[in-house]
Amino acid sequence: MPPGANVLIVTAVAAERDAVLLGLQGSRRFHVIAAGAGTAAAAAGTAAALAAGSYGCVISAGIGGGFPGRAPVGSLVVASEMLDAALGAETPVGFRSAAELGFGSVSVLAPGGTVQALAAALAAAGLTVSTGTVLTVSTATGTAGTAAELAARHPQAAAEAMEGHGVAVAAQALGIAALELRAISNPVGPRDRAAWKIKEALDALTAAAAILLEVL
Ligand SMILES: O=C(O)c1cccc(C(=O)CC[C@H]2O[C@@H](n3cnc4c(=O)[nH]cnc43)[C@H](O)[C@@H]2O)c1
Repeated sequence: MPPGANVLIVTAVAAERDAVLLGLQGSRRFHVIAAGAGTAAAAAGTAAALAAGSYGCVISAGIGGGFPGRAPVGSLVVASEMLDAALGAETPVGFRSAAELGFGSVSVLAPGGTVQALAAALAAAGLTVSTGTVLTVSTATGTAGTAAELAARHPQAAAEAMEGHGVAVAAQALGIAALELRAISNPVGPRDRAAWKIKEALDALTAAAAILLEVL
């Protein structure tokens, strides 16, 4: 990313946007939008914002589910890859991705150097952070069976959310680097919405946004 370039941050909901803005402390180089939940809203919102401004980097940011043993609740995940885990087809031998079936790409890689630099800076600030694939799903995982299936299909997966791949595809279309940053509010597994630690995750997102100012 060119030094001093503007950065677009795309969240799903207003609470995530406000948590990020709090950490950015009024920096004018970072623009934050809440584009809505899901890949379609994320991609459309990102494309519209990119068409209206000049940016060196786009970040999909928000809360997310963490795979047990990879990303605990309250920790942060910096995506090495934004992967649409839902795009494909059921076949007699199980799910096959659009890439495996030859009708599309399901993955966008994040720039490795920036991923490592951001993860190192977050860790240096005392935050718990991991890197790995962040899956983009259309249906939040709600059973142990689906969690196990996803983990087996994507051994590098650290987290899941609903927007990253859409944001990344919109950025990629314009040749702009994309990142995804998730603060973990819940484990990927049996649904227990009442147990989601949303405040802890939003606080972690605010702390991480302050570090973005140093790294990007
Ligand atoms: O209710 C609230 O106060 C509140 C505050 C901030 C965010 C929310 C959301 O519900 C955000 C929805 C957003 O979260 C992502 N997400 C979080 N956990 C998961 C998950 O386990 N699987 C998939 N997605 C998850 C997702 O990106 C949603 O768009 C509520």
